[in-house]
Parts: sequence; structure tokens; C-alpha cells
Amino acid sequence: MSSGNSFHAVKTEEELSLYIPQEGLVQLRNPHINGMDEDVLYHIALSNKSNNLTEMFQDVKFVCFGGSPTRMHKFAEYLVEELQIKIPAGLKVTNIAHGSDRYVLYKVGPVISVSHGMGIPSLSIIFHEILKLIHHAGCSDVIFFRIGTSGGLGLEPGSVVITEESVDGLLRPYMELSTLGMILQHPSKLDQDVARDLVSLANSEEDGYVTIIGKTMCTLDFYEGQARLDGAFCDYNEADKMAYLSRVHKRGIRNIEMESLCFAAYCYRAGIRGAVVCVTLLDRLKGDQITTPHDIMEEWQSRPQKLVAAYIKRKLNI
Ligand SMILES: O=P(O)(O)O[C@H]1O[C@H](CO)[C@@H](O)[C@H]1O
Ligand SMILES: O=c1cc[nH]c(=O)[nH]1
Repeated sequence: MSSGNSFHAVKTEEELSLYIPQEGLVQLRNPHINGMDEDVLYHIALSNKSNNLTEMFQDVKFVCFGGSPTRMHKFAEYLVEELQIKIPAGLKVTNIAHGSDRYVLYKVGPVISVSHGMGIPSLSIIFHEILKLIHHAGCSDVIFFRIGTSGGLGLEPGSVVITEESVDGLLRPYMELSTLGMILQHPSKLDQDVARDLVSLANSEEDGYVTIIGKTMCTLDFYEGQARLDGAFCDYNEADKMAYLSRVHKRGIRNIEMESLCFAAYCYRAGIRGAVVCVTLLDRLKGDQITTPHDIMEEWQSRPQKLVAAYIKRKLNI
């Protein structure tokens, strides 16, 4: 880490050169963990001493993150069908993290479906614990996905955006994290091969909606952070909002959400292949409020899930 002044540090070229996707076992870039007697994964109520993580998770090849616990439960149930997983009659997929009420975590064959809550701080915590989980379990060659929702820019609502690159609200392609009194910048690069493979599985004509690759803006807030006029506070007008969103759109940003920056930065830092696939719930160039009926919204939210499930099936030759 190089620090030009005492409050700001950027990764050196040498440090960044370590961030290539890792083949084989999932490694942690933290020398302290392997020296610990026990590692308690507090927010998912698991530990490498109290649970046999190897037996429970060693076969995991894909981890799918999404904000809502219900969505990730439904995704787990969908995977049971799609991957033809046999569950004994009368039993259902169970929340392995039931000892904590922070997140839900399901395992369906080689796939983990886990909720991440809203915003970067919540995603960051579960990302750390999932990465440690799959490291302790001895997993290898794991791919991460975020399957989510977003506000679109210049797209028909219901369109799907696969993130090419995530940027913050100032359009910078890195996540800033305050660490030891310094602001560290973590580049938010995503795996372009996974994005291309995903888009190749979509067929706009058959699907009835478009799936594109584009840049995603990740903000710290849903209202002012995303230039909405309908929050409890607002110190700008419609013209200011439209000038900002149009500028963002011209820079290739196709959707706005609240976790991709951290997700991308941590995947890159961990050497894990990752992709972000989000449906757009509205066109932010046309409005702020989300008024689409629940049943339509449910169908839209299933679109990223279907694409990622198709990718997983292709990889597993199903
Ligand atoms: O993709 P999901 O989990 O729906 O999350 C999106 O929706 C939430 C805001 O409503 C934010 O967390 C945003 O990133
Ligand atoms: O406009 C939107 C819709 C979903 N999620 C967001 O973060 N913004």
C-alpha cells in the first residue's frame, strides 16, 4: 500500500498484479486467519470449529448473493427444480444460517444462495464471512454472482443489465474504504468472460426483454444518492437531477444500485470470478417512484435468477 499523505492510500501496481483470478483452492489474503484456534462466522452462525464446514460446503462451485431473504429462498427453491436436486419427500430447503437473523443462507447442490441486505456495509460483512466459509471448507474454483434489482437509465423497465464495470456516485471505478485512518481505494473490476458468457445465454426475442452489458453506478443511498426528487430531503430541482442523470447515462452507465462496487472490488481483491446481474425496475430518466404491480415485479426479479441458473446449468452440463 502506498500512502502519498497520511489519510489516503492507493494500491501499488505490484499489489494489483496479485489480483488475478485464482485457479484451485480459495485462498484468503489475510495471514492471521489460519493461525486462529477458531473462526466464528458470527452473522451466519457458523464456525470452523463447531461445524464441519468441509463436509457441509466443500463441493460449492457457485455463490449467488441477493438483497432480500425471500428472493434468495425462492432462488434456492428454483435451483432445486433446475438442477434436479433430490430432497427427501416432505422436506424443504433449509436456512443454514438460522442461528442468526441477519442473513439467510441455503445450499442447493454446488450452489449457495445467500442474502446480503441493502447497501455496501451489509454486503461487505456477508462477503467476508462467505469468503472465509468457502476457504475453510476447502472449496476451489468458485464463481460469485450478485442477482439483484436496480434503476435503469434509458432502458425499458424489466431489462436486465450485466455489469461491465461498477463505478461510485462520482463515476470512479473503485471503492473507497476507510481503514486505519486512511482512505484505501479498491478497484472494482469484474470478470469480462463471465459477463460475456452470461449475455450469450440471453435471447431478447425469445425472452421478450433485453439483456445487455453496461456500466453500473453504485451509490450509498437510494434517494439523494441516486438523484431522486421523492426523498424526505432534497436540495436540488428537476433540471439538476436530469443534468446529472443524463451525464451519467452519456458515460455508459445503464443502471444504478447499491452494492456492485463492493461486490466487484472484493471479488477482484479475492481473485474470485464475479458477475453482477440486475433487472431494472424503472427508467430513472422518466421517474423516481416504483409503482409496478407486485406480480409483475416478481416476474422481473426472476429474470437475473433465470440467467444465472442457465449459466450454472451450462457449467454443470445439465
Ligand atoms: O438488488 P437488490 O437486492 O434488490 O438491491 C437493490 O435494491 C435496494 C434498494 O431498493 C438496494 O439494495 C439496491 O442495490
Ligand atoms: O431505483 C432503484 C431501484 C432498485 N434499486 C436501486 O438501488 N435503485
